[in-house]
Order: sequence, then structure tokens, then C-alpha cells
Amino acid sequence: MSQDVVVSLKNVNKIFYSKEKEHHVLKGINFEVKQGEVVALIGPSGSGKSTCLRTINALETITSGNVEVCGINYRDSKQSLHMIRRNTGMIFQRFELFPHMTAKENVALGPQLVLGKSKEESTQMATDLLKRVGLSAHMDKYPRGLSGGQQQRVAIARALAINPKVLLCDEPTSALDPELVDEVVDILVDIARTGMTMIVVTHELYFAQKVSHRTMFLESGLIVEQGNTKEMFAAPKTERLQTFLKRITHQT
Ligand SMILES: Nc1ncnc2c1ncn2[C@@H]1O[C@H](COP(=O)(O)OP(=O)(O)OP(=O)(O)O)[C@@H](O)[C@H]1O
Repeated sequence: MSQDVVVSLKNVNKIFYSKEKEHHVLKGINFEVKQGEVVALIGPSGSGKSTCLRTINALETITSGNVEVCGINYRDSKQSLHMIRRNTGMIFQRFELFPHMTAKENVALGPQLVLGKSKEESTQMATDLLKRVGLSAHMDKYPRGLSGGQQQRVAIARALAINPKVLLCDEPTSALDPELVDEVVDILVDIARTGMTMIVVTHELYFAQKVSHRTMFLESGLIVEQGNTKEMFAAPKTERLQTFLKRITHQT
């Protein structure tokens, strides 16, 4: 793997097994994401976007194929999984903050537990990051005292607190009231501008257009089309992407 490739998926298959049947959700996914690239993953509901994202930090194990983050495969050794989690920050649709911890404590946890920083140093890092996401005035509040947009900004600060090599975003704006979406989008666009490598699963085309260099369109577990985001949205090549874009555009 060349040095500037941060994430690599090769022929990745994921099958969920239940009593009655098997569900083949990812059907031979191949892609690479290079240092500093921002990639959007779009597609219909159930197409496998979140599952695909979750295989990267091994929140979801794969059935076959190969996934590497910074050249590390989680199956390599006992330390590999820890190293992969150490290199990947993740933001979830529903924030997933610890409710019994303040914003600052939520953000300081990663530096302390993952990076082994002292309490003082971790708190300082949390303070700096919360300032960066515009939450100076809310650091000592608990999640229940914050709006959805503010909670997601705490979650972004928490994801950045371990200095990850790649930021994985799983529909970071879907659970927000429409008037709160922009405050989160703007922060993520700012982070993308700093050169952070990012993979963003989203339903919102305007967000994908604003933040990403490249888009991959997933349907029924296959990458049907991918390319430069602006070009792809302006002139989709496949009929399936054309239909998808039309449907989404009519919904909004
Ligand atoms: N843990 C699981 N066990 C069984 N099936 C699962 C599991 N997780 C996901 N699936 C199934 O895999 C398929 C893909 O789900 P996934 O969440 O990856 O799709 P998605 O494209 O992100 O959808 P959405 O846009 O609605 O979030 C769905 O049919 C889903 O029901």
C-alpha cells in the first residue's frame, strides 16, 4: 500500500446471518482513500453505506476481503485493532455522548484513555477542541443541557481528541433539526479544509457537495458509480445514479 493511502478496502464482502436467511450486504467493495481526501458515501436506504463505514474501524467485522487503515489490518495481531481505533475518529448520527459526563469530560476521555495523557493535559486538549467547535460557553454542561447541534459538535471534538488519521462520519446531520444542520456542516467543512482525511455517509446532497472531493454511490452493496463530486452530481453517468439524484432532489 502506498504511503499516502489511509484507508483501503479490497473485495470486501459482508454477510449478516440470521436463523432464516443470509443477507449479503456488501458485495465486493473496492476503494482507497488518500491522505487529505474527503469522500462522501451516498445511496438509497439499506444500500450498505453505514455497514461499509463501520468495517473501516472494525465496528463491523467482514466476511471476506481485506480492510486496512494506515496499512494495518485488524486481523494482523492483538494490537492491530487498538491501533486502528487509535487512528480513526468516528461521529455517529445520534452523537453517542456519555450522558453522565460534561462536554469537557466527554472530550477529555479519549486523550486520557487512548493516548495515555495526564488528566490536566487531557482537560487542556478538551478545552482547546471545544473552543475550536465554538462551545467555549458550554464546556461544563451535560449533554441533556445542549441542543442537538451542540451535542454533535461535542462529538466532533471528542472524535478529534485522539488526533486520528481519518474521521469517519455516519450521517452526522440526519438526527438534527433543519435549523441546526448548518452549524455542524460548517464545522466539518472547516475540518476538511485543515487537510483531515474524511469519509462521510450522508443523505444530504448539498452536504456531500460542500464537503467532499469524491463521491461513491452505493446501491445494493455495490459501488455503482464514483468520481469527482461536482462532476458526478452535474452529469451522472449511470441511469441508477440519475434516478437516485432525481428522487432525492424532489424530496428536498
Ligand atoms: N447487525 C445487523 N444484522 C442484520 N442486518 C443488518 C445489520 N446491520 C445492518 N443490517 C442490514 O444491512 C443492510 C444495510 O444496512 P446499512 O445500515 O449499512 O444501510 P445504509 O445504506 O446505511 O442505510 P440507511 O441510509 O437507511 O442508514 C440493511 O438491510 C440492514 O437491515
